[in-house]
Amino acid sequence: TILRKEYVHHSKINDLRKQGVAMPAGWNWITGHILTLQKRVQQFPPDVNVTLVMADLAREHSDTEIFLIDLWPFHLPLLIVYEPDAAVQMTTNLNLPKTSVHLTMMKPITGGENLITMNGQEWKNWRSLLNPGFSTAAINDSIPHIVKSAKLFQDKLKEKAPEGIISLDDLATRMTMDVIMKVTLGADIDYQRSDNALARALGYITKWHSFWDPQASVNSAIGSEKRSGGRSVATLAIEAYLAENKDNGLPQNNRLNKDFARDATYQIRLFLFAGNDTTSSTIVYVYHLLSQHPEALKTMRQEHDKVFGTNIESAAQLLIQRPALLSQCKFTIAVIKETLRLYPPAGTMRAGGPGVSITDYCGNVYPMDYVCATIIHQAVHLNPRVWPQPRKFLPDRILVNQDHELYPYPPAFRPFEQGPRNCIGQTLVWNEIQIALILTVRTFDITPAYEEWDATRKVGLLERWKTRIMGELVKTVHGDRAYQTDKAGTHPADGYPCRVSLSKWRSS
Ligand code: HEM
Repeated sequence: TILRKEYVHHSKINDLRKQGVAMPAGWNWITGHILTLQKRVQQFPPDVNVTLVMADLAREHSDTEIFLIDLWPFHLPLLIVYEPDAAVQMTTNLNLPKTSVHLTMMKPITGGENLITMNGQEWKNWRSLLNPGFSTAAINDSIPHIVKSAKLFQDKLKEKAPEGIISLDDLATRMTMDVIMKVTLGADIDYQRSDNALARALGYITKWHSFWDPQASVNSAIGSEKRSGGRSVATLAIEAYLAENKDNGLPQNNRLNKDFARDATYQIRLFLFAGNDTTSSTIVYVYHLLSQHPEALKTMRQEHDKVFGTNIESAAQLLIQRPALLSQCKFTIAVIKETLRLYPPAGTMRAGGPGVSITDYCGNVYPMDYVCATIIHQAVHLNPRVWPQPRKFLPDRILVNQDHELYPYPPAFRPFEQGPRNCIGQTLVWNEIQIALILTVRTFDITPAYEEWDATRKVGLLERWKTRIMGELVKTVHGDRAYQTDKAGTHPADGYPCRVSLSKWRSS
């Protein structure tokens, strides 16, 4: 029956091919595009994020900006989409459901169905229960905690600077873990100064779990932590649940409905995962881009002086007293947005169904009866039809008026996705990244140290053999050594080895 299944599958793909659906050259009846993709992957570093390979393939399909890739039996047949308006059809107009692959991929991390994987009414109910925890008001209440964690991040950078090459990714991820644990569970884990079993477990899982690896299946466990102060996402969700079920005879005290309590842990595990690596990678990439663009670094420092005063030490207190000052940091926001354009850490995949189709900018129709579709942010964000000078870091794009040629086409900028299933954590992300930058950008100079790191790194026996047989491993993507890896949240390669020194920035 496996042969029959294979025949039926490939017949369907062949039908789509005959209908004119674009696909990479090299498709065949037995292996689909597996060998084509395999050949491509070999031109990239071994730990590259597959989305970068897809983005590269995408450049060959600029006449449609949508193409089909057939990786059966490893993956559902997939339309790769980097056409901004087709992305809007998928996420906003049709709001296509999530696929069954989502649960398979997320279960090792979350334990069960969660906001990312759910559909229909179930998703709606949970989203409305969880929205209050991520509202502007709730996140504003968390600002003192975010400031505290960002100050520790500052201390850690100072402490580590004399040690030589350090991993910025590790320090930033510890900070974001402290923040997400506080915001979701109300727990003070102090992960920047001490070990924590849950944080460590999550780190292991995300290290070994790849969203493109169909075999990935690791188990995780949620521990209990000491809690203090604040009303966490968990508390607010439970309150919302009790309020909603007031008249349903459900217990109104500590004895919560058992199913609800179990399902809530899946959601919380999702937050610990979704809210951690994505945010820390973005912080590291901001520093990476600033290290290559000293003029942008200078403008950002000047902006922080202007908004928070030239006494760097007083910024933390001011942030707590007047969080609204964050919105005055227009250039800082522009740099973060431009970073998220060039290094987007996520994406979306949606299911098709009977009668479902999307249309590209030339009017070609893609039936989705049999295939699902994924929006590759790395490709949409570099789409040369809608982004002038797409590979250039130009924060001004975000600041120019609508009639300027650099002004972004809104559907083409989608790091948090768009439509009802967009990211719930955006307010937290903006506060956290800005605060981390405001408390560190004027104090430190951070420069990547890949060359030094590569030269001094111990090479294992296995790697030496591999190099002997296959030649020198590819280490960059489009010249970038800090390419996005397949470690969840697209962490920068090798944890971003860098040197940190105290900045000579003297306020003007
Ligand atoms: C730079 C940081 C982040 C980026 C770029 C980002 C991006 C995204 C994207 C693209 C989606 C859509 C995923 C899909 O359709 O499968 C998403 C959804 C989601 N994100 Fe984030 N995210 C970030 C941080 C966070 C944080 C801090 C949290 C909070 C804990 C969070 C929680 C979620 C959740 C729960 C969803 C599912 C929403 C739903 O379907 O209703 N994310 N995010």
